[in-house]
Amino acid sequence: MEKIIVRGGKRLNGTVKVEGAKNAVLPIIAATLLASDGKTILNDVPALSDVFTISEVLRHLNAEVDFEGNRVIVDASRELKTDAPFEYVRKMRASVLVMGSLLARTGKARVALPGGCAIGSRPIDQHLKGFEAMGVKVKVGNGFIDAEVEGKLQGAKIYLDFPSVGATENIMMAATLAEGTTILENCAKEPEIVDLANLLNAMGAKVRGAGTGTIRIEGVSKLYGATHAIIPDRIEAGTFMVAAAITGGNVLVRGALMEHLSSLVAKMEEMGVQITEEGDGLRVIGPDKLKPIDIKTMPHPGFPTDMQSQMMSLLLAAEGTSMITETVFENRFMHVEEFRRMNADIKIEGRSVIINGPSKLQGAEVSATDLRAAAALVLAGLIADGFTRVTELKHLDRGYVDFHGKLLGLGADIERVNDQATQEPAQQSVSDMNV
Ligand SMILES: CC(=O)N[C@H]1[C@@H](OP(=O)(O)OP(=O)(O)OC[C@H]2O[C@@H](n3ccc(=O)[nH]c3=O)[C@H](O)[C@@H]2O)O[C@H](CO)[C@@H](O)[C@@H]1O
Ligand SMILES: C=C(OP(=O)(O)O)C(=O)O
Repeated sequence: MEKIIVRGGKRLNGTVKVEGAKNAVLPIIAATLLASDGKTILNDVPALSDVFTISEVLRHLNAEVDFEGNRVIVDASRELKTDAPFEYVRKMRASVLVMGSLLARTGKARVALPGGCAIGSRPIDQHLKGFEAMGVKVKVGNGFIDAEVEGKLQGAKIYLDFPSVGATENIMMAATLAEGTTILENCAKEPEIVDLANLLNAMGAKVRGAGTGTIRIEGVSKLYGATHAIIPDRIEAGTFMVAAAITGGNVLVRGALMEHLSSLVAKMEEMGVQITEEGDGLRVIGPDKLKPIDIKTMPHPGFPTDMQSQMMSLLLAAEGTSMITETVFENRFMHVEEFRRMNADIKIEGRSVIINGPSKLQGAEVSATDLRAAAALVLAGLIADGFTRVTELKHLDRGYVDFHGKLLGLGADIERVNDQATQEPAQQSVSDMNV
Protein backbone atom coordinates (compact mmCIF):
# COMPACT_ATOMS: atom_id res chain seq x y z
CA MET A 1 0.00 0.00 0.00
CA GLU A 2 1.32 3.45 -0.85
CA LYS A 3 1.66 5.86 2.03
CA ILE A 4 3.34 9.09 2.98
CA ILE A 5 5.29 8.87 6.21
CA VAL A 6 6.08 12.14 7.93
CA ARG A 7 7.82 12.83 11.23
CA GLY A 8 6.84 16.10 12.87
CA GLY A 9 9.08 18.80 14.24
CA LYS A 10 10.93 20.39 11.31
CA ARG A 11 10.53 24.10 10.48
CA LEU A 12 10.09 24.54 6.72
CA ASN A 13 12.37 26.94 4.85
CA GLY A 14 13.08 27.75 1.23
CA THR A 15 11.15 28.19 -1.99
CA VAL A 16 8.41 26.10 -3.55
CA LYS A 17 6.79 26.60 -6.95
CA VAL A 18 3.11 25.94 -7.56
CA GLU A 19 1.75 24.17 -10.65
CA GLY A 20 -1.03 25.18 -13.03
CA ALA A 21 -4.47 25.01 -11.40
CA LYS A 22 -6.30 21.67 -11.47
CA ASN A 23 -9.68 23.40 -11.28
CA ALA A 24 -8.79 25.63 -14.24
CA VAL A 25 -7.25 23.00 -16.47
CA LEU A 26 -10.11 20.47 -16.20
CA PRO A 27 -12.84 22.73 -17.68
CA ILE A 28 -10.29 24.15 -20.10
CA ILE A 29 -9.44 20.71 -21.50
CA ALA A 30 -13.21 20.10 -21.84
CA ALA A 31 -13.46 23.43 -23.70
CA THR A 32 -10.87 22.39 -26.28
CA LEU A 33 -13.62 20.14 -27.73
CA LEU A 34 -15.29 23.30 -29.02
CA ALA A 35 -12.59 23.97 -31.63
CA SER A 36 -13.63 22.34 -34.89
CA ASP A 37 -10.68 23.94 -36.65
CA GLY A 38 -7.03 23.91 -35.53
CA LYS A 39 -5.20 22.62 -32.47
CA THR A 40 -5.36 24.06 -28.96
CA ILE A 41 -2.07 24.33 -27.11
CA LEU A 42 -2.20 24.50 -23.33
CA ASN A 43 0.88 25.45 -21.31
CA ASP A 44 1.58 25.01 -17.57
CA VAL A 45 -0.60 21.91 -17.36
CA PRO A 46 -0.01 20.01 -14.08
CA ALA A 47 0.77 16.27 -14.32
CA LEU A 48 -2.19 15.17 -12.17
CA SER A 49 -4.23 11.98 -12.37
CA ASP A 50 -7.36 14.11 -12.99
CA VAL A 51 -5.69 15.66 -16.04
CA PHE A 52 -4.91 12.19 -17.40
CA THR A 53 -8.49 11.08 -16.73
CA ILE A 54 -10.09 14.00 -18.61
CA SER A 55 -7.60 13.47 -21.44
CA GLU A 56 -8.78 9.86 -21.65
CA VAL A 57 -12.38 11.11 -21.86
CA LEU A 58 -11.39 13.37 -24.77
CA ARG A 59 -9.59 10.53 -26.55
CA HIS A 60 -12.68 8.36 -26.08
CA LEU A 61 -14.68 11.18 -27.71
CA ASN A 62 -12.32 10.98 -30.75
CA ALA A 63 -10.13 14.01 -29.99
CA GLU A 64 -6.35 13.70 -30.23
CA VAL A 65 -4.52 14.63 -27.02
CA ASP A 66 -0.71 14.80 -26.86
CA PHE A 67 1.48 15.56 -23.84
CA GLU A 68 4.86 17.29 -24.19
CA GLY A 69 6.03 17.84 -20.62
CA ASN A 70 3.72 20.47 -19.15
CA ARG A 71 2.21 21.24 -22.55
CA VAL A 72 -0.93 19.57 -23.84
CA ILE A 73 -1.98 19.75 -27.48
CA VAL A 74 -5.57 18.90 -28.38
CA ASP A 75 -6.94 18.38 -31.85
CA ALA A 76 -10.73 18.08 -31.71
CA SER A 77 -11.34 18.80 -35.39
CA ARG A 78 -12.55 15.27 -36.26
CA GLU A 79 -16.17 14.23 -35.86
CA LEU A 80 -16.78 13.67 -32.14
CA LYS A 81 -18.43 10.82 -30.30
CA THR A 82 -20.97 12.00 -27.74
CA ASP A 83 -20.84 9.69 -24.70
CA ALA A 84 -18.82 9.86 -21.45
CA PRO A 85 -19.12 6.41 -19.80
CA PHE A 86 -19.29 5.72 -16.06
CA GLU A 87 -15.71 4.39 -15.87
CA TYR A 88 -14.47 7.99 -16.36
CA VAL A 89 -17.16 9.87 -14.43
CA ARG A 90 -16.71 7.51 -11.46
CA LYS A 91 -13.01 8.39 -11.32
CA MET A 92 -13.60 12.10 -11.65
CA ARG A 93 -16.83 14.07 -11.38
CA ALA A 94 -15.40 16.86 -13.55
CA SER A 95 -15.97 14.53 -16.53
CA VAL A 96 -19.50 16.03 -16.66
CA LEU A 97 -17.84 19.23 -17.90
CA VAL A 98 -17.67 17.78 -21.43
CA MET A 99 -21.48 18.08 -21.65
CA GLY A 100 -21.57 21.77 -22.55
CA SER A 101 -18.95 21.43 -25.31
CA LEU A 102 -20.56 18.28 -26.74
CA LEU A 103 -24.00 19.89 -26.86
CA ALA A 104 -22.55 22.94 -28.58
CA ARG A 105 -20.51 20.95 -31.12
CA THR A 106 -22.83 17.99 -31.82
CA GLY A 107 -26.23 18.78 -30.27
CA LYS A 108 -25.97 15.61 -28.17
CA ALA A 109 -24.37 14.36 -24.96
CA ARG A 110 -24.78 11.10 -23.06
CA VAL A 111 -22.95 11.29 -19.75
CA ALA A 112 -23.02 8.85 -16.81
CA LEU A 113 -24.69 10.31 -13.72
CA PRO A 114 -21.91 11.41 -11.39
CA GLY A 115 -23.58 10.36 -8.12
CA GLY A 116 -22.36 11.42 -4.70
CA CYS A 117 -18.84 11.48 -3.33
CA ALA A 118 -17.05 11.76 0.01
CA ILE A 119 -17.80 15.47 0.40
CA GLY A 120 -21.52 15.46 -0.41
CA SER A 121 -24.25 14.47 -2.83
CA ARG A 122 -23.16 17.02 -5.46
CA PRO A 123 -26.16 17.11 -7.82
CA ILE A 124 -25.89 18.73 -11.29
CA ASP A 125 -29.44 20.09 -11.49
CA GLN A 126 -28.22 23.64 -12.15
CA HIS A 127 -26.16 22.49 -15.16
CA LEU A 128 -29.23 20.71 -16.56
CA LYS A 129 -31.54 23.64 -15.83
CA GLY A 130 -29.22 25.85 -17.90
CA PHE A 131 -29.11 23.43 -20.82
CA GLU A 132 -32.91 23.04 -20.77
CA ALA A 133 -33.33 26.83 -20.92
CA MET A 134 -31.22 26.69 -24.10
CA GLY A 135 -33.61 24.21 -25.73
CA VAL A 136 -32.05 20.91 -24.67
CA LYS A 137 -34.30 17.94 -23.84
CA VAL A 138 -32.84 16.09 -20.89
CA LYS A 139 -33.72 12.51 -19.93
CA VAL A 140 -32.27 10.77 -16.90
CA GLY A 141 -32.41 6.99 -16.63
CA ASN A 142 -30.35 3.81 -16.19
CA GLY A 143 -27.53 5.80 -14.63
CA PHE A 144 -27.16 8.13 -17.61
CA ILE A 145 -28.13 11.65 -18.57
CA ASP A 146 -29.22 11.85 -22.20
CA ALA A 147 -29.28 15.39 -23.52
CA GLU A 148 -30.20 16.42 -27.04
CA VAL A 149 -31.18 19.59 -28.85
CA GLU A 150 -33.01 19.82 -32.13
CA GLY A 151 -31.11 22.22 -34.35
CA LYS A 152 -28.88 24.71 -32.56
CA LEU A 153 -28.73 25.67 -28.89
CA GLN A 154 -30.63 28.90 -28.24
CA GLY A 155 -29.22 31.76 -26.17
CA ALA A 156 -31.23 32.24 -22.94
CA LYS A 157 -31.41 34.15 -19.68
CA ILE A 158 -30.43 31.75 -16.90
CA TYR A 159 -30.43 32.43 -13.16
CA LEU A 160 -28.45 29.94 -11.04
CA ASP A 161 -29.98 29.14 -7.63
CA PHE A 162 -26.44 28.85 -6.26
CA PRO A 163 -23.23 30.19 -7.86
CA SER A 164 -22.08 26.70 -8.90
CA VAL A 165 -18.61 26.65 -10.43
CA GLY A 166 -19.29 23.63 -12.66
CA ALA A 167 -22.71 24.86 -13.83
CA THR A 168 -21.27 28.28 -14.71
CA GLU A 169 -18.50 26.61 -16.73
CA ASN A 170 -20.70 24.04 -18.48
CA ILE A 171 -23.32 26.63 -19.47
CA MET A 172 -20.65 29.12 -20.57
CA MET A 173 -19.11 26.51 -22.88
CA ALA A 174 -22.48 25.51 -24.35
CA ALA A 175 -23.44 29.16 -24.94
CA THR A 176 -20.35 30.00 -27.01
CA LEU A 177 -21.80 28.29 -30.10
CA ALA A 178 -25.51 29.00 -29.39
CA GLU A 179 -27.74 31.12 -31.57
CA GLY A 180 -28.13 34.51 -29.86
CA THR A 181 -27.03 35.80 -26.48
CA THR A 182 -26.97 33.97 -23.15
CA ILE A 183 -27.07 35.93 -19.91
CA LEU A 184 -26.00 33.90 -16.91
CA GLU A 185 -26.95 35.41 -13.56
CA ASN A 186 -25.80 34.62 -10.01
CA CYS A 187 -22.89 32.77 -11.55
CA ALA A 188 -19.63 31.73 -9.92
CA LYS A 189 -16.81 34.32 -9.77
CA GLU A 190 -13.82 32.03 -9.15
CA PRO A 191 -10.51 32.89 -10.89
CA GLU A 192 -10.84 29.56 -12.76
CA ILE A 193 -14.01 30.90 -14.44
CA VAL A 194 -12.01 33.88 -15.69
CA ASP A 195 -9.26 31.58 -16.98
CA LEU A 196 -11.83 29.51 -18.90
CA ALA A 197 -13.40 32.67 -20.38
CA ASN A 198 -9.95 33.87 -21.47
CA LEU A 199 -9.33 30.61 -23.35
CA LEU A 200 -12.82 30.70 -24.91
CA ASN A 201 -12.27 34.28 -26.10
CA ALA A 202 -8.86 33.31 -27.53
CA MET A 203 -10.71 30.57 -29.48
CA GLY A 204 -13.02 33.22 -30.96
CA ALA A 205 -15.89 33.23 -28.45
CA LYS A 206 -17.57 36.39 -27.14
CA VAL A 207 -17.71 36.06 -23.36
CA ARG A 208 -17.98 39.17 -21.19
CA GLY A 209 -18.24 39.63 -17.43
CA ALA A 210 -16.41 36.50 -16.23
CA GLY A 211 -15.35 37.09 -12.63
CA THR A 212 -18.54 39.05 -11.88
CA GLY A 213 -22.00 37.75 -10.93
CA THR A 214 -23.34 38.16 -14.50
CA ILE A 215 -21.75 36.66 -17.60
CA ARG A 216 -22.92 37.54 -21.10
CA ILE A 217 -22.10 35.18 -23.96
CA GLU A 218 -22.87 36.12 -27.55
CA GLY A 219 -22.98 32.98 -29.64
CA VAL A 220 -20.61 32.64 -32.63
CA SER A 221 -20.76 30.11 -35.47
CA LYS A 222 -17.36 28.46 -35.06
CA LEU A 223 -14.42 28.24 -32.65
CA TYR A 224 -10.74 27.69 -33.47
CA GLY A 225 -7.71 26.23 -31.72
CA ALA A 226 -5.75 28.70 -29.57
CA THR A 227 -2.76 28.87 -27.24
CA HIS A 228 -3.27 29.44 -23.52
CA ALA A 229 -1.30 29.16 -20.25
CA ILE A 230 -3.14 27.84 -17.18
CA ILE A 231 -3.26 30.09 -14.08
CA PRO A 232 -1.32 29.01 -10.95
CA ASP A 233 -3.13 26.72 -8.51
CA ARG A 234 -4.33 28.90 -5.63
CA ILE A 235 -5.28 25.85 -3.55
CA GLU A 236 -1.88 24.20 -3.93
CA ALA A 237 -0.35 27.60 -3.09
CA GLY A 238 -2.58 27.92 -0.02
CA THR A 239 -1.63 24.42 1.11
CA PHE A 240 2.08 25.32 1.08
CA MET A 241 1.30 28.61 2.84
CA VAL A 242 -0.27 26.58 5.66
CA ALA A 243 2.74 24.22 5.66
CA ALA A 244 5.03 27.21 6.25
CA ALA A 245 2.79 28.70 8.94
CA ILE A 246 2.12 25.49 10.88
CA THR A 247 5.84 24.74 11.27
CA GLY A 248 6.77 28.31 12.21
CA GLY A 249 8.78 28.33 8.99
CA ASN A 250 9.76 30.88 6.34
CA VAL A 251 8.77 29.90 2.80
CA LEU A 252 8.48 31.72 -0.52
CA VAL A 253 5.53 30.24 -2.42
CA ARG A 254 6.24 31.12 -6.05
CA GLY A 255 3.18 31.52 -8.25
CA ALA A 256 0.88 32.35 -5.30
CA LEU A 257 -1.17 35.35 -6.43
CA MET A 258 -2.40 37.75 -3.73
CA GLU A 259 -5.49 38.65 -5.81
CA HIS A 260 -6.58 34.98 -5.92
CA LEU A 261 -5.84 34.34 -2.24
CA SER A 262 -7.15 37.41 -0.43
CA SER A 263 -9.61 35.60 1.88
CA LEU A 264 -7.00 33.02 2.91
CA VAL A 265 -4.35 35.72 3.42
CA ALA A 266 -6.77 37.75 5.59
CA LYS A 267 -7.59 34.74 7.81
CA MET A 268 -3.95 33.63 8.13
CA GLU A 269 -2.94 37.19 9.04
CA GLU A 270 -5.67 37.20 11.71
CA MET A 271 -3.92 34.15 13.15
CA GLY A 272 -0.64 36.09 13.33
CA VAL A 273 1.02 34.73 10.17
CA GLN A 274 3.18 37.23 8.25
CA ILE A 275 2.49 37.28 4.50
CA THR A 276 4.17 39.61 2.00
CA GLU A 277 4.33 39.81 -1.78
CA GLU A 278 7.80 39.03 -3.11
CA GLY A 279 8.68 38.66 -6.80
CA ASP A 280 6.13 36.35 -8.42
CA GLY A 281 4.94 34.88 -5.13
CA LEU A 282 4.12 35.25 -1.45
CA ARG A 283 6.54 34.92 1.45
CA VAL A 284 4.95 33.27 4.47
CA ILE A 285 6.49 33.43 7.94
CA GLY A 286 4.88 31.46 10.73
CA PRO A 287 4.72 33.02 14.23
CA ASP A 288 5.74 31.25 17.46
CA LYS A 289 2.11 31.33 18.62
CA LEU A 290 -0.95 31.08 16.37
CA LYS A 291 -4.20 32.83 17.36
CA PRO A 292 -7.59 31.05 17.14
CA ILE A 293 -10.12 32.35 14.59
CA ASP A 294 -13.53 31.54 13.08
CA ILE A 295 -13.90 30.65 9.38
CA LYS A 296 -16.95 30.22 7.17
CA THR A 297 -16.53 28.73 3.68
CA MET A 298 -18.31 30.61 0.89
CA PRO A 299 -18.26 30.90 -2.91
CA HIS A 300 -15.45 33.14 -4.21
CA PRO A 301 -14.38 35.74 -3.10
CA GLY A 302 -15.35 34.13 0.22
CA PHE A 303 -13.15 31.59 1.97
CA PRO A 304 -12.64 28.54 -0.33
CA THR A 305 -14.03 25.19 0.81
CA ASP A 306 -11.00 23.58 -0.85
CA MET A 307 -8.80 25.16 1.89
CA GLN A 308 -11.10 24.17 4.76
CA SER A 309 -9.37 20.97 5.86
CA GLN A 310 -5.85 22.43 5.56
CA MET A 311 -6.91 25.40 7.72
CA MET A 312 -8.34 22.91 10.23
CA SER A 313 -4.79 21.55 10.61
CA LEU A 314 -3.49 25.06 11.24
CA LEU A 315 -6.22 25.80 13.80
CA LEU A 316 -5.30 22.62 15.70
CA ALA A 317 -2.04 24.40 16.46
CA ALA A 318 -3.66 27.71 17.52
CA GLU A 319 -3.93 28.65 21.21
CA GLY A 320 -7.65 28.76 22.03
CA THR A 321 -11.02 27.84 20.55
CA SER A 322 -11.76 28.20 16.83
CA MET A 323 -14.80 27.38 14.73
CA ILE A 324 -15.07 26.39 11.06
CA THR A 325 -18.47 26.47 9.35
CA GLU A 326 -18.81 24.68 6.00
CA THR A 327 -21.57 26.19 3.86
CA VAL A 328 -20.63 24.96 0.36
CA PHE A 329 -20.68 21.15 0.79
CA GLU A 330 -22.96 19.40 3.27
CA ASN A 331 -20.51 16.65 4.26
CA ARG A 332 -16.96 17.91 4.10
CA PHE A 333 -15.84 16.93 7.62
CA MET A 334 -14.79 13.31 7.05
CA HIS A 335 -11.21 14.25 8.01
CA VAL A 336 -12.29 15.21 11.55
CA GLU A 337 -12.30 11.55 12.65
CA GLU A 338 -8.80 11.11 11.23
CA PHE A 339 -7.54 14.21 13.09
CA ARG A 340 -9.03 12.69 16.26
CA ARG A 341 -6.87 9.62 15.70
CA MET A 342 -3.97 12.06 15.99
CA ASN A 343 -5.27 13.25 19.39
CA ALA A 344 -6.96 16.43 18.10
CA ASP A 345 -9.51 18.04 20.44
CA ILE A 346 -12.20 18.70 17.88
CA LYS A 347 -15.95 18.14 17.61
CA ILE A 348 -18.62 18.48 14.94
CA GLU A 349 -21.77 20.52 15.67
CA GLY A 350 -24.06 20.45 12.63
CA ARG A 351 -22.31 22.30 9.81
CA SER A 352 -19.60 23.59 12.16
CA VAL A 353 -16.51 22.18 13.80
CA ILE A 354 -15.21 23.41 17.16
CA ILE A 355 -11.47 23.12 17.62
CA ASN A 356 -9.86 23.46 21.04
CA GLY A 357 -6.21 24.24 20.49
CA PRO A 358 -3.42 23.76 20.81
CA SER A 359 -3.81 20.01 20.39
CA LYS A 360 -0.78 17.92 21.30
CA LEU A 361 -0.86 15.99 18.05
CA GLN A 362 0.49 12.45 18.01
CA GLY A 363 1.60 10.57 14.91
CA ALA A 364 -0.83 7.85 13.81
CA GLU A 365 -1.88 5.85 10.75
CA VAL A 366 -4.60 7.92 9.07
CA SER A 367 -6.57 7.55 5.90
CA ALA A 368 -7.15 10.33 3.37
CA THR A 369 -10.91 10.67 2.94
CA ASP A 370 -10.69 13.11 0.00
CA LEU A 371 -8.15 15.16 -1.91
CA ARG A 372 -7.76 18.11 0.46
CA ALA A 373 -8.07 15.90 3.55
CA ALA A 374 -5.01 14.01 2.26
CA ALA A 375 -2.97 17.22 2.21
CA ALA A 376 -4.38 18.36 5.58
CA LEU A 377 -3.35 15.11 7.30
CA VAL A 378 0.20 15.48 5.99
CA LEU A 379 0.21 19.08 7.27
CA ALA A 380 -0.88 17.90 10.72
CA GLY A 381 1.85 15.26 10.55
CA LEU A 382 4.43 18.04 10.12
CA ILE A 383 3.86 19.08 13.75
CA ALA A 384 2.78 15.77 15.32
CA ASP A 385 4.92 13.95 17.80
CA GLY A 386 6.43 10.91 16.06
CA PHE A 387 5.49 9.33 12.75
CA THR A 388 2.25 9.91 10.84
CA ARG A 389 1.38 7.58 8.00
CA VAL A 390 -1.18 8.81 5.48
CA THR A 391 -2.82 6.23 3.21
CA GLU A 392 -5.32 6.40 0.29
CA LEU A 393 -2.96 8.60 -1.72
CA LYS A 394 -5.05 8.23 -4.90
CA HIS A 395 -6.98 11.23 -3.57
CA LEU A 396 -3.81 13.30 -3.13
CA ASP A 397 -2.60 12.48 -6.64
CA ARG A 398 -5.78 13.93 -8.14
CA GLY A 399 -4.69 17.43 -7.11
CA TYR A 400 -1.03 17.64 -6.03
CA VAL A 401 2.09 17.01 -8.11
CA ASP A 402 4.94 15.52 -6.03
CA PHE A 403 3.50 16.83 -2.74
CA HIS A 404 5.91 14.98 -0.48
CA GLY A 405 8.87 15.82 -2.75
CA LYS A 406 8.10 19.54 -2.52
CA LEU A 407 7.80 19.34 1.29
CA LEU A 408 11.06 17.39 1.42
CA GLY A 409 12.67 20.20 -0.57
CA LEU A 410 11.54 22.63 2.14
CA GLY A 411 13.17 20.52 4.87
CA ALA A 412 10.33 18.25 6.02
CA ASP A 413 11.19 14.77 7.29
CA ILE A 414 8.96 12.94 4.86
CA GLU A 415 8.94 9.99 2.52
CA ARG A 416 6.51 8.25 0.18
CA VAL A 417 6.74 4.50 0.26
CA ASN A 418 5.06 1.49 -1.26
CA ASP A 419 5.15 -1.19 1.40
CA GLN A 420 3.25 -4.25 2.50
CA ALA A 421 3.86 -4.18 6.27
CA THR A 422 5.40 -1.15 7.95
CA GLN A 423 7.34 -1.75 11.16
CA GLU A 424 7.14 0.58 14.15
CA PRO A 425 10.11 2.88 13.60
CA ALA A 426 13.00 2.81 16.02
CA GLN A 427 14.99 5.01 13.61
CA GLN A 428 15.80 8.68 13.92
CA SER A 429 14.26 9.97 10.72
CA VAL A 430 11.80 8.90 8.05
CA SER A 431 14.54 8.51 5.45
CA ASP A 432 16.38 6.10 7.80
CA MET A 433 13.37 3.81 7.85
CA ASN A 434 13.70 0.55 6.01
CA VAL A 435 10.18 0.14 4.70
C1 LIG B 1 -13.18 20.62 -10.76
C2 LIG B 1 -13.58 21.78 -9.90
O1 LIG B 1 -13.49 22.93 -10.32
N1 LIG B 1 -13.99 21.51 -8.68
C3 LIG B 1 -14.34 22.57 -7.77
C4 LIG B 1 -15.75 23.02 -8.07
O2 LIG B 1 -16.58 21.87 -7.91
P1 LIG B 1 -18.09 21.93 -8.46
O3 LIG B 1 -18.12 22.67 -9.74
O4 LIG B 1 -18.62 20.54 -8.44
O5 LIG B 1 -18.76 22.77 -7.30
P2 LIG B 1 -20.10 23.62 -7.35
O6 LIG B 1 -19.76 25.05 -7.18
O7 LIG B 1 -20.89 23.23 -8.54
O8 LIG B 1 -20.84 23.06 -6.06
C5 LIG B 1 -21.06 23.84 -4.91
C6 LIG B 1 -22.31 23.38 -4.23
O9 LIG B 1 -23.43 23.51 -5.09
C7 LIG B 1 -24.16 22.31 -5.17
N2 LIG B 1 -24.68 22.16 -6.54
C8 LIG B 1 -23.85 22.31 -7.61
C9 LIG B 1 -24.33 22.17 -8.89
C10 LIG B 1 -25.69 21.87 -9.09
O10 LIG B 1 -26.18 21.73 -10.20
N3 LIG B 1 -26.49 21.72 -8.00
C11 LIG B 1 -26.02 21.86 -6.73
O11 LIG B 1 -26.77 21.74 -5.75
C12 LIG B 1 -23.11 21.24 -4.86
O12 LIG B 1 -23.70 20.03 -4.41
C13 LIG B 1 -22.29 21.91 -3.78
O13 LIG B 1 -22.90 21.78 -2.54
O14 LIG B 1 -16.12 24.04 -7.14
C14 LIG B 1 -16.13 23.62 -5.77
C15 LIG B 1 -16.62 24.79 -4.93
O15 LIG B 1 -15.72 25.82 -4.93
C16 LIG B 1 -14.74 23.14 -5.37
O16 LIG B 1 -14.77 22.61 -4.07
C17 LIG B 1 -14.21 22.10 -6.33
O17 LIG B 1 -12.84 21.85 -6.07
C1 LIG C 1 -13.30 18.97 -4.34
C2 LIG C 1 -12.29 19.17 -5.18
O1 LIG C 1 -12.26 18.78 -6.47
P1 LIG C 1 -13.35 18.02 -7.36
O2 LIG C 1 -14.46 18.96 -7.63
O3 LIG C 1 -12.57 17.74 -8.61
O4 LIG C 1 -13.76 16.79 -6.60
C3 LIG C 1 -11.06 19.89 -4.77
O5 LIG C 1 -10.28 20.28 -5.67
O6 LIG C 1 -10.82 20.07 -3.55
